[in-house]
Amino acid sequence: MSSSCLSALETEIFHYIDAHQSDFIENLKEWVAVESDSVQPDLRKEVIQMMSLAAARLAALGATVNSVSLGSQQLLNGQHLPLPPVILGELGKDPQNLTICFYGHVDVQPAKKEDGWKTDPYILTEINGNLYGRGATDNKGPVLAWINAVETFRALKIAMPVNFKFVIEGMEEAGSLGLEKLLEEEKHGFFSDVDYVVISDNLWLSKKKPALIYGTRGNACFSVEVEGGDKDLHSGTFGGIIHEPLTDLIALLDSLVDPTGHIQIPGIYDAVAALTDEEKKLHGSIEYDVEEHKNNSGVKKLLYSTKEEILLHLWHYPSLSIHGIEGAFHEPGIKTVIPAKVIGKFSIRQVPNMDLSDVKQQVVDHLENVFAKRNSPNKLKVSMPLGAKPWVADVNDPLYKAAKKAIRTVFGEDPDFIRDGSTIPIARTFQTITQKTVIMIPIGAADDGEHSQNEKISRRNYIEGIKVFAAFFLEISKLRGQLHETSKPRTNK
Ligand SMILES: NCCCC(=O)N[C@@H](Cc1c[nH]cn1)C(=O)O
Ligand SMILES: [Zn+2]
Ligand SMILES: [Zn+2]
Repeated sequence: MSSSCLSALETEIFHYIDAHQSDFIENLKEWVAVESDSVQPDLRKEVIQMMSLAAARLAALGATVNSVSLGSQQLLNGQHLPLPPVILGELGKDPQNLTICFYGHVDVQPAKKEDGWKTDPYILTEINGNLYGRGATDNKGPVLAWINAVETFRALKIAMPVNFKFVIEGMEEAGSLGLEKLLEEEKHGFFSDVDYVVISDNLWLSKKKPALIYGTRGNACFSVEVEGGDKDLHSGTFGGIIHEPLTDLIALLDSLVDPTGHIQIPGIYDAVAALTDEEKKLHGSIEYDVEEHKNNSGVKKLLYSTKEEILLHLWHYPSLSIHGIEGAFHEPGIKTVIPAKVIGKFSIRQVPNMDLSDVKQQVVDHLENVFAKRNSPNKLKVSMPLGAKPWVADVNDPLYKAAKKAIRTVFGEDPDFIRDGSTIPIARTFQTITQKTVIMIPIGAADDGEHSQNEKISRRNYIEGIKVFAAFFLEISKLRGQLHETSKPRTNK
């Protein structure tokens, strides 16, 4: 954006951010250096250390920091492992200001150099304008970008335009254990005066065009267990004379989805919300390169070829994916065994207005019907160990207008309004608990490679992301007065 379109305040703030790029990158380097992998139990100490670093950073801003202990988790082997605390931070309590709550996580997915990284995943390394390192985009970079934006106001001695609350966790990559319960307990405490919730834990849909996210799909994860006798059997001695559990399971899994991706479970599409005219309009203007997305996937052909079909199937229709089979022989070589018990894992990404308990019932009824037709004496058990609901916000809420304006101020163009086909289960929880609008403001680009080898955030996205957040605070401060009639979340079913 040309500097003549900026206010004097924005100019001063952006100048400070540009001048302190090296400090901001150094902050990220320190955070990336901590192997805060929440998935591997033997790295739990590092996650806890990372939580202390984040707490110290917020305290240095002048925030009140409460590191809430969540006790411990019990692993499958019976071992108890301490859970990292959740940070509830607060900065500013001016009754004239609106209060924005920022959620982020500082744990990361596992990463090892030998997985195929070009650089050490825990040494932030800049190559051609990209900052490579585990957590650079998911989610240490965006969390620090938000903190650095707040820090800029403090350093320049500019009055804080909003009150801040922070929820920072260290178990997101391992299912956010204990977080939902804590949020519920704090409904009338910490969250009682929150006006808006901001999450920055996703990516743009393109490499260059900024985006705002107003919806995510939910996810219903299923286990389907088929059990025969009490031990594995020799296929020479028993093959041909018994009903094999794995054969039953494969038939069950095969009945779920057809080769066109259509889910075969009766009734599953009944409640799917029709696409609105507003959503059709939003899709039309989105910058999305089908070829690039296909290339990113590494497959030769997608199920759909147009942008419109792909966006519908990623955001507005449910999808069913089969993830694996526990108990099946999967190593290289030959093993002529008939496994006694196998457990299939699949999940259904649901969309508004699908009801989780209806989905569960439809899945159970369908699998029991298919199984009954096989006349198998084996035992069938279906369960849904995880059910996260979809989340959708109202793009006409002033919060979205404020974020759009901030993006235009920094990037000189309007963002695309997009959804995310994956799930951030806690977004829906924040919306339900606060009864306020939630927004996702991603700062990373489509090719950042979250969860993958060579994860990165570009220097540009990181630094301009700090500016977007700073500009957003100023826009939010302009909403004072008009908020209380308007901040109502869209009703999610
Ligand atoms: N772009 C943000 C993605 C965050 C993410 O990967 N979320 C997981 C959460 C989940 C859902 N079901 C089980 N875990 C996801 O798979 O969508
Ligand atoms: Zn994340
Ligand atoms: Zn992640």
